[in-house]
Amino acid sequence: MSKERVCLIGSGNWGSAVGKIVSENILKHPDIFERQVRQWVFEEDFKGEKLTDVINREHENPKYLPGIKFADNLTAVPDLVDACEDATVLVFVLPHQFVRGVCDKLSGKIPSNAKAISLIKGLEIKPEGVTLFSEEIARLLGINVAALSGANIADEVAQEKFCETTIGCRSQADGELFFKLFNTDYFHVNVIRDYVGVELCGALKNVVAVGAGLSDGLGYGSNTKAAIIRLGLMEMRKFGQTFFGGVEDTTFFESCGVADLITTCSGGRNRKVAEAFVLTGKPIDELERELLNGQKLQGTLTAQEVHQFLAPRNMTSEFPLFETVYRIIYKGAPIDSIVKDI
Ligand SMILES: NC(=O)c1ccc[n+]([C@@H]2O[C@H](COP(=O)([O-])OP(=O)(O)OC[C@H]3O[C@@H](n4cnc5c(N)ncnc54)[C@H](O)[C@@H]3O)[C@@H](O)[C@H]2O)c1
Ligand SMILES: O=P(O)(O)OC[C@H](O)CO
Repeated sequence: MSKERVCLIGSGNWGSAVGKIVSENILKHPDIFERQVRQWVFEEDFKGEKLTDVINREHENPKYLPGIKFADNLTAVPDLVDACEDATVLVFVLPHQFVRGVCDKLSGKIPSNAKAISLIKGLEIKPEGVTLFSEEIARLLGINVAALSGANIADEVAQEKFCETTIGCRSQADGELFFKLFNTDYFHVNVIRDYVGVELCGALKNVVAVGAGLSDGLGYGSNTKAAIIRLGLMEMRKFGQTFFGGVEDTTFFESCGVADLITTCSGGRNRKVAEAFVLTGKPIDELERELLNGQKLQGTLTAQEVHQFLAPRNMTSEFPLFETVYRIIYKGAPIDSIVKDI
């Protein structure tokens, strides 16, 4: 049987933490995986050198995950098509605003026997409809795509602090393969069939995290944040039930559900930047540049996309937390509407 060739598409904060897990796990399964794993890196300058050169010399991504080593079987590749050549397993782990451009470049270049998994936390929302990235990638590339999402702040995972994650996958064989690729003794994978629920949770929790950060900026305490988490969970469930039949309630009890809400509303980037938005009055994109060193926010953009999807359907009032986050960030609504209007 031929071995699986893995390519990681993305090399940010989570992409790098996943690079460590995957490069190490591949060495544990030489019967299943080709030793070498490629990682597509969006090339940039790092202290006068190409970031890919630094990664390949140091076995570390000092821009997005400093201080954490990959196994030496990971190779950073600046050209997307070269990175994916002959790959049979594609791991999509990049900010959701860049996925379409990547898929356009890969269209027609991926063999139909390849399989993919999306670690992206975001939705492809257009006025005419909402699509999961797993389904969008599957449609554009003609391959099966699973989803992975969980309570997984990248820095903590990379430091091997115990956590769980959820893989949603319809194929049992692919689920078993992805389990071997990702599971470790500090990163516990649970595979379920409800990939829709897994992905929806990962995307929508980012909007709730922005709400939690606004509350923190106002100086409200744990009770308020717990209320925002509870209301957010209800809206996530309602969004799934309304627009995607078949999302299972049990999925919200997985790591991708309530656990991710708790961690993202406590220690995530969306929370942090939203808090700074209240405390400084600076625009979100300026704070993103100042506070995140090239990392990308997902929650504010998703709040806007959710609004653009709900508004033409006259349904914004049915999702008051999502809508309030949108109005505060994009429409100058009073910050305290995060408690008054939800
Ligand atoms: N960081 C986390 O803790 C974490 C944990 C779980 C899931 N996620 C999710 O994983 C996904 C990827 O997040 P991340 O933390 O790896 O990324 P990140 O936020 O660190 O984003 C930076 C990455 O985007 C790349 N980039 C910048 N401009 C680009 C362009 N024009 N085209 C393509 N790439 C470009 C950068 O090179 C860099 O690799 C997101 O959906 C995120 O929500 C993140
Ligand atoms: O830092 P955030 O807010 O993008 O959240 C990171 C992860 O998604 C938490 O699981």
